[in-house]
Amino acid sequence: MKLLRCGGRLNCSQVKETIRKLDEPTVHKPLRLVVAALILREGTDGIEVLVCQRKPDQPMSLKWEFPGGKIEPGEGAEDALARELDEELGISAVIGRRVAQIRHKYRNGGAIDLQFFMVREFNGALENRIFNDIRWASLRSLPDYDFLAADLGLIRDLSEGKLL
Ligand SMILES: Nc1nc2c([nH]c(=O)n2[C@H]2C[C@H](O)[C@@H](COP(=O)(O)OP(=O)(O)OP(=O)(O)O)O2)c(=O)[nH]1
Repeated sequence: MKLLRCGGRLNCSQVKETIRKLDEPTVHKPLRLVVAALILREGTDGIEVLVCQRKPDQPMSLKWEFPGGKIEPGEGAEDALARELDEELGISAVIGRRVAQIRHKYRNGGAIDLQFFMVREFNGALENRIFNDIRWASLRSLPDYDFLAADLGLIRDLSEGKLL
């Protein structure tokens, strides 16, 4: 172990403080890998995207998000998203290109890595299986929805026509 001498750049109390901080247990929540879909269609007011509202009894209740969820161990991102879209909306989706990747730290200390993929084609009739509500929203109307914090940069870019 390297000895820290009080005559150097740190004084004795600073050294003690450093050691105390190193001794404190830090709680590390694992990074959650999440995938979500921008399901697009041509609407009367330009391109529309499917937005979904979380249930009242879920964490971050009634916030809006894009359909998707966590990648399971050993699963690829596209496969995970296809599985989630089948579970949540009953569709068999063709997963297109990845349009954004965002790292976000929520205030509870949990960090997520979010990847967004475009979906322009799917088979099956859309069915709301888990959400409070689902809606087709025009890109310019997206800022009117109360989205999860991690999504806000993407919402701004989409609504300003910067991404699609
Ligand atoms: N599906 C989706 N999740 C998002 C978005 N933005 C965002 O921060 N998330 C977060 C919310 C959740 O913490 C996590 C997705 O996890 P999940 O869908 O499997 O499960 P969950 O909401 O019940 O969340 P959790 O309590 O299990 O962490 O990613 C988004 O646009 N779509």
